[in-house]
Amino acid sequence: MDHFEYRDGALYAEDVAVAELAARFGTPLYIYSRATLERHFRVFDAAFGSHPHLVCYSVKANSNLGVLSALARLGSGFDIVSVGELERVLAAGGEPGKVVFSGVGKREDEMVRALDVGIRCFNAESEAELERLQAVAARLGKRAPISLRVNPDVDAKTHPYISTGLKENKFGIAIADALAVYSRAAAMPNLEIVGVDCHIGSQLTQLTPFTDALDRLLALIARLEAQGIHLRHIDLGGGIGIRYSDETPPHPDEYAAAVLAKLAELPYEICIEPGRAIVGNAGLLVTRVELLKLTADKNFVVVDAAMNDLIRPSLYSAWMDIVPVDARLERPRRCYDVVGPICETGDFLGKQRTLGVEAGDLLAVRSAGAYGFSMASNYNSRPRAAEVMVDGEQVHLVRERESVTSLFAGEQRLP
Ligand SMILES: Cc1ncc(COP(=O)(O)O)c(C=O)c1O
Ligand SMILES: N[C@@H](CCCC[NH3+])C(=O)O
Repeated sequence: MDHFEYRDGALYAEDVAVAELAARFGTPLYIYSRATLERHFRVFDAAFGSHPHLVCYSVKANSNLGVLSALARLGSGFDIVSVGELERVLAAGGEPGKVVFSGVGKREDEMVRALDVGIRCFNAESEAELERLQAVAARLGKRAPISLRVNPDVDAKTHPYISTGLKENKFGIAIADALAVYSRAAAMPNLEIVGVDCHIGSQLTQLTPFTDALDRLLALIARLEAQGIHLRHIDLGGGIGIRYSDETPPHPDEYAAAVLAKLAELPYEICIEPGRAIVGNAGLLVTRVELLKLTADKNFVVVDAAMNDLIRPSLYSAWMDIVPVDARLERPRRCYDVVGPICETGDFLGKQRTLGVEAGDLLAVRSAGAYGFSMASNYNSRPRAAEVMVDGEQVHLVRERESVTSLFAGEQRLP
């Protein structure tokens, strides 16, 4: 459920007409709903009830300061993968003590900054990383809190590009090697083992891969305990899917119930790192139809948003719903590919969509809150879109549209 609904045929974002926002801020435009965002966070937070837990929103899904600050106010933790994301979280008012740091290639300067501000945990993905972190922490006279990101080798049953928990993926430490690596970490004086972590993929629509992964983590934890290595938390990563068309992903309540059933009375705090499930359906991308191109073989709607604004359809062949902003307009309906102006055959937002549109009309791509703006680029020297957050009748411009000249601000002509 989201707060983007039709009222008398006109699409609204909470209490504001989408057409009004497009007129005021131009297109392409990302529109977020604060009510949806906050509701999604609260549903996750409430699902774990009184069991100790921390929801660490995965910043990569949407790192806008408006989004981060709204979540920080609700007490969210954050899953980051770079010092850039860390600085965003801090600027948004997030608590460093609720930050977990994932990623296979953390640089030394990133480790230094994270240790300085006192993050909650480094999710370490290799022995080489542990050695580097040990050296950095020793130099600073600190102890770095760590979890090992283990790779439980379960099939997440999602798109191969967004599946991360298989042996052949670059992520994590093979679960068969985890005991040995934990023992080595335990012997490093400037590391403090606090947990275990996994993340098996994104846009998961079934529960079983999560529960299979948890079973494997619990078996590992039992062996660690037997060796005198005690953990405080289990981080299950993110990955719960959303409904783009007819998917039926597990509800956070079902997910939490399945996790808590396995933990029974075990004392571990649960961390989760949802990104898409919190912000995906809290956002729309609005675009204007530039022109129609009708040919003998195919019809195209050429819009002013492109793969640089929203790359998911091009990159993963992801299907995202495209709807008219004004459903009252009477237009001839045709089957179209909805494409952008970029010079790539892969530049499309949707293929074979039956739409009634004319030049100048507005379309909205639904469920674009996650991995939309955060994956946007300036390809073809296109400025990135503006982002607005709607809150009831209020509208906050949470990021201005880039100016064309700002795109080459740091560049130099040769003498
Ligand atoms: C380590 C880690 N945690 C959390 C996430 C968030 O995933 P999702 O947006 O699917 O919940 C990702 C991205 O897949 C990730 O790589
Ligand atoms: N960017 C991907 C998800 C990958 C998540 C990163 N681990 C998507 O849009 O579906």
